[in-house]
Amino acid sequence: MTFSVFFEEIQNQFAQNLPLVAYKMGQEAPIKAFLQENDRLYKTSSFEESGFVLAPFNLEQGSILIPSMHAKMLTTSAVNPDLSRDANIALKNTLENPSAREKEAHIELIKKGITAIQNKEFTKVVLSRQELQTVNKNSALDIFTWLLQSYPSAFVYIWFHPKVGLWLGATPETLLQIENKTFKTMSLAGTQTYKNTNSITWGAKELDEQNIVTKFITAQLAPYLTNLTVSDTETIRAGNLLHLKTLITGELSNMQTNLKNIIAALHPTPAVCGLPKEAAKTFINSQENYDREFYTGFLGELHVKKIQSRNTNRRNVENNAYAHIKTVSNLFVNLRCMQIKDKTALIYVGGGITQDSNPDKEWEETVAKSATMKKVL
Ligand SMILES: C=C(O[C@H]1C=CC=C(C(=O)O)[C@@H]1O)C(=O)O
Repeated sequence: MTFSVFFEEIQNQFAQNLPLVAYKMGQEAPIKAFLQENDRLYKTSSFEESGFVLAPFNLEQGSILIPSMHAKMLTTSAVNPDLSRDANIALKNTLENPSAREKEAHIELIKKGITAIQNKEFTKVVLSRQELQTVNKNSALDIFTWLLQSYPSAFVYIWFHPKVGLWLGATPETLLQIENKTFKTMSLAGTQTYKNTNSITWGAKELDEQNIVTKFITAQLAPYLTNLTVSDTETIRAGNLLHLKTLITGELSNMQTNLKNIIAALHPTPAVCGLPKEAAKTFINSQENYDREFYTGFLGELHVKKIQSRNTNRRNVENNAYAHIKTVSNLFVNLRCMQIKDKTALIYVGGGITQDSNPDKEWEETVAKSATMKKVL
């Protein structure tokens, strides 16, 4: 399907006020969509269905599903949408800065987090806030197009349900990818602003906050995986930010393992919550001054069918007859995201707090994170 037909279909779905999601899973991936045939709000708590799931930070609030059986699925090959017609609009966008009161409140929250760490309530907590920005783009699809252009290696999405709202994002973080027995995830934490090079030195605070995530993930997955492998840690770029990333892979020891159990073991990881998990979560839910909703939840394909040909070598055409269907799950942590309400974007940003955190620096980190998203509005 061509890019323009694909976009027309999505525009029609919006015009009919029906649920949809369009997304791209990183570099070279096609852009896909699920267009739901009705406006019912389907939920999942078992994570056994097939479809596209959007789960909140607090899973108790309920995860939303666009079921495969009630949706039309579309795919268009990877493209670089032409944004030149929109360039003037982007230049006119004036970034609205957070107020002195917002800054004071967030620094106060961070200080409370550091005190709780000193009092041994937990060793790490991820604290976040919401920032508002007027939207200058004509349509949400324009923002999606800009996200695609600006974050070629991220999981980029636009998600809409008339009974829930409109969310967009470009996240660098995978929660889990399962294909047959193969299981992949990552530990992502630590932030610096990108200054024309990936060759940078990381401080002890960042190395420590990311190591907490790696250790948590490997320990939580140990009961479910064999051949668990932890890669070297590398620096990766996400927009104008750099992070520390470690890949964690393995094989599911039991194919019958319930995905719900693995999700419960991982989510929310210390990259978005803290350690120990429950103590940090309680602190977040009682001390942050707003509801995270789907920010730091997860989203993506749940038990979706993928057609794979065994051999793409043209000389072995006959082997292609054995193309087979796999079931895959690809879930991503909902970071660098926003919710759009009328002409205002609610942007969600946070950062990991440890005993070595400096409140002013942590504030600046959230400002840098929101700036990367404001640019596309
Ligand atoms: C919680 C966020 O980022 C997480 C992922 C990467 C780096 C992070 C950090 O440096 O604190 C966070 O753990 C966010 O961007 O809102």
